[in-house]
Amino acid sequence: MVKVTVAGAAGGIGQPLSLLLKLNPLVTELALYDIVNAHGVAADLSHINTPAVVTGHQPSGKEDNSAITAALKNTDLVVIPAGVPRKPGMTRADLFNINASIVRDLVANIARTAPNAAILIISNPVNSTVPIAAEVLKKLGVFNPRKLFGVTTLDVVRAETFLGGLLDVDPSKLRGKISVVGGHSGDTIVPLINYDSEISNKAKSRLSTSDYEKFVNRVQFGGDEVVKAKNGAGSATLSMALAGYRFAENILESLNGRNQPVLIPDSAYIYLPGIPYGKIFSDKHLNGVEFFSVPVRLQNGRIESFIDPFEGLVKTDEEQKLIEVALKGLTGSIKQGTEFVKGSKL
Ligand SMILES: NC(=O)C1=CN([C@@H]2O[C@H](COP(=O)(O)OP(=O)(O)OC[C@H]3O[C@@H](n4cnc5c(N)ncnc54)[C@H](O)[C@@H]3O)[C@@H](O)[C@H]2O)C=CC1
Ligand SMILES: O=C([O-])CC(=O)C(=O)O
Repeated sequence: MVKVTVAGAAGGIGQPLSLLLKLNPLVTELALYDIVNAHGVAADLSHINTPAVVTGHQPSGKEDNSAITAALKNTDLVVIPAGVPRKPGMTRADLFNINASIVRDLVANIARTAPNAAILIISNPVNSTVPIAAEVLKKLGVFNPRKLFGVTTLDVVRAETFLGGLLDVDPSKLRGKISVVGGHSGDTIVPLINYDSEISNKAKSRLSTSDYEKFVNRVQFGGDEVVKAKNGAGSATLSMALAGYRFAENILESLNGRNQPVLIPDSAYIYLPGIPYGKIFSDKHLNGVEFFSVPVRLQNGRIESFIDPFEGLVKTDEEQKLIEVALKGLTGSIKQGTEFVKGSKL
């Protein structure tokens, strides 16, 4: 029996993500929560002939907590794509003012109703919303760092797609053979493409320095590409639904006792001090940064361990420099999230 809750289920990401979750036979209950149209989306998906029972939950007003409580009760996994997306000219950080309190309040409800659930945060700015979630869980005394994940899988999906195009290989075959670490915005996003010798040699023979730099830049600013193309109608939704589902599926498979199918698993933005980790990364590089996206090995819906990027994934000086830039960029965003909760009443 696995219950999954989607908070923000009626949105651009929430709807296709909920569809994909409904198709997964491991899900027995799918609870859809949103402040609008939750019942409509639930009724629609409930007609699909798969085992998951779909329920819709929408509050009747600001003070009504019964809908979120019912959506979260006995849930194993909560996926959060609730919040506003970017418009052209905005950075992800510009979303902080609205999304910070949405994530804070949703996570406070999770802490009270489903403290053992795994939590996947999609809402931007991920670099700050995950520290917000961690701080809320800490304040309410139920923080389990092994169960809190910032969803950065879209960066991995983009890296696979863009590199596949450049190297003329099927991008789906790159899964596990390249990775993305760091954060989820601009130069905090760091693709690592040199640990698999076959891919690395191919990239070295096919890509000029400028091709490589353009590839890195496209992965780092892939989100802007979509925001620009949608021209005011939001940001990535369909590719994000796929990416969010891919990570949720990793969790579901691990709950079912199955291992991830690749040697280097997908990354997620996590609270590093909560999990025993590689000495090289901690001693030489982190410099006080506590949240970073790294490949995570999952077991029973939680992080069993993570892969220290400096133990075999980072292979070139360029990649090492990109990580240093990412670490600098993350410090302020993490602090902003943490401070926000310190000043909040829960
Ligand atoms: N982590 C990542 O890689 C990515 C993150 N995103 C982020 O995901 C978020 C959602 O994006 P879209 O689905 O395109 O936006 P959207 O506006 O289409 O959908 C958001 C949904 O959240 C709901 N919502 C708002 N406040 C809520 C609350 N308090 N409780 C429950 N639901 C609430 C809205 O009613 C709406 O249905 C944005 O913050 C966006 O920046 C988008 C793409 C990639
Ligand atoms: O760019 C945005 O605002 C949405 C996002 O996080 C992405 O597409 O990577």
